[in-house]
Amino acid sequence: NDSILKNEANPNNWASQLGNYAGQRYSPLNQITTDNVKNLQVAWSFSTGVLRGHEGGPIVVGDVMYIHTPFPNKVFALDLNNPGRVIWKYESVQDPTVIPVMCCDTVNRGVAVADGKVFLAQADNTLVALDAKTGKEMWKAKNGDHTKGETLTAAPLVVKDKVFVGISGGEFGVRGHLTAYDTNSGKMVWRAFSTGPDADVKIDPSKTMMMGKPIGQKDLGVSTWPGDEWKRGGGTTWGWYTYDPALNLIYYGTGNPGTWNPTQRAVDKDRAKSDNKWSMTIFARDPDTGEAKWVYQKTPFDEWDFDGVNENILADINMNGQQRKVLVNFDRNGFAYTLDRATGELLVAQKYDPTVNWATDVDMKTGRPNVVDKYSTFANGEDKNTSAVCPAALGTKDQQPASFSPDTGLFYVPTNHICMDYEPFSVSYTAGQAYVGSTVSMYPTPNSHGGMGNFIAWDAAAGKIVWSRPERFAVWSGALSTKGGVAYYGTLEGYLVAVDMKDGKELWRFKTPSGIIGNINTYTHNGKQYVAVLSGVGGWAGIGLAAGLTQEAGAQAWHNAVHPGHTEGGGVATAGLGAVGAHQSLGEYTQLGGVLTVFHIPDQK
Ligand SMILES: O=C(O)c1cc(C(=O)O)c2c(n1)C(=O)C(=O)c1cc(C(=O)O)[nH]c1-2
Repeated sequence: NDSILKNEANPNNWASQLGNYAGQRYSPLNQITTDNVKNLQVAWSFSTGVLRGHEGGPIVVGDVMYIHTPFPNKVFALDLNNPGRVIWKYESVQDPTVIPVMCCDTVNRGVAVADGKVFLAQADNTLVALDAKTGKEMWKAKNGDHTKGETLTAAPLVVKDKVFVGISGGEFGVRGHLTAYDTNSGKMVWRAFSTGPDADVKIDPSKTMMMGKPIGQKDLGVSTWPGDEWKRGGGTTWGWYTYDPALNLIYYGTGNPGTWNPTQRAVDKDRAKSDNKWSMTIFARDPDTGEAKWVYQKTPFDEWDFDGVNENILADINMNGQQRKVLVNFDRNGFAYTLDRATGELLVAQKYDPTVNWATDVDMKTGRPNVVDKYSTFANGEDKNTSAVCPAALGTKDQQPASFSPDTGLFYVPTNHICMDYEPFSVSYTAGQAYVGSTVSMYPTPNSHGGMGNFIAWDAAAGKIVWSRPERFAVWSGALSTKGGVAYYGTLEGYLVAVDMKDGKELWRFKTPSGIIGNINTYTHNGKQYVAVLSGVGGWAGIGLAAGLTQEAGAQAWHNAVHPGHTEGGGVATAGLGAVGAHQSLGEYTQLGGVLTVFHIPDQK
């Protein structure tokens, strides 16, 4: 889209949620440096008036900043010339019965701004285009039905004259898809499903590439499932989308296959026959037609809820003396993948947390993980209770987007160090009800370096951690790297932290009003650099506070609702699909509340 390309070429803006189409979350601004970042102070702040988890971040185009909130998905256009003055406010009316079918808090990962419009994907499946000047609705499209468990949390992506949205509901047996709408009219242009026949998935087995050659076999999106389980097959698309204008390809990943109980998704005792395609898959598609150019499935036959939706960062890096156009993905399953983004060829797959134990490695010929039987939750065709699987379902990294700096050639990655016990059980499908089929409890990784989170620098050519800093809780905020040599991330306690990109040394930290699960952004206004972040604890990691699940009674009620008819294993340890137990002490450090905080270095008097 020309307006996005123009906005992102000007470093004074923060043009899109991930900073640019490549998803790098890097800024060439360099007024704030490793030397002066210690002088950073609050310039202004703004309360959104909404509690619960604030993901995503502000967009800045020219003199206007756009921010959004979790349900009911308010949008504010704020005047940077009169900081915090509300130019317009959009507030939708949504059916609150959408809230109980949102798995992981009522989050929203932000708006897209293009062609004088602001695009918002509302929780209730409404995609709306607003006039960027006035906030008036221009058109609305309906992308799903929350009575079937479908919701929206992802930030839309605009490419040329199309806006792309995914779908959430992998915990409700939703069948995932990515859908393109016309930016001018809101009319659907194409929809590509994540499971089912090739025609629905927009795969041509004679052309779509997998591991360097055409897929060959037909309709794997059907034959790798028992019966018609693919219709409840998950593979939802609630993560981030990136785009390479030169290759004309969009990239995104699909989530967990249907129920978390693997046995119900098995066609055979042999797990290798039940890939549950195309869940857990990176897709490269032509944005004009939706056709899949290549695919790569990271976790065939998932047994742990390692959704494969994390951002695919596009970077040009040096590999063995050669510049290569790669795509780098830090998957929930604990492996970081480097692929050729034109062909989908797998170049590197290495653990980005050494405590990851469910697989020893990835076979570079087949692209498949070598699963360790002990940590499998499926044995001889049956459910198996398994303990001490690392990472937990929260993943080594979840939705919190990483950053790539072209200056250092390194990736800066917010991560989790949490393990789990996993007890699968049979569950029957009812539209609109949870289809989870597993009781999970999570806890800090044993023998870890200290905390449940880690902020790391990663070399994607070598597949190695360069440096690493522990944090008390999962690092659930998106990272930012800058030309000034400073990288930023937020913590669940609410600290905004600035570190030296060279060695990870802490240079500055500030306690914002609530836990940070938003993404740090930077921009220039009137020639001066600012750093901006949304606080507001929540998301899956903070679901205990966000949904009031930290007390025994609330936690038990949650268990009864999510696991109907399954009485075992309720209470705080397993509430919030296991996340509450791990983060039980979070309330000692922070409480709910959505606030934007903007920082600067005050002028010398
Ligand atoms: O399967 C799905 O459709 C789905 C949706 C979402 C979501 O939309 O937020 C999450 C997840 N799964 C999920 O597995 C997960 O770990 C998760 C974390 C978060 C968050 O915002 O903190 N959302 C989601």
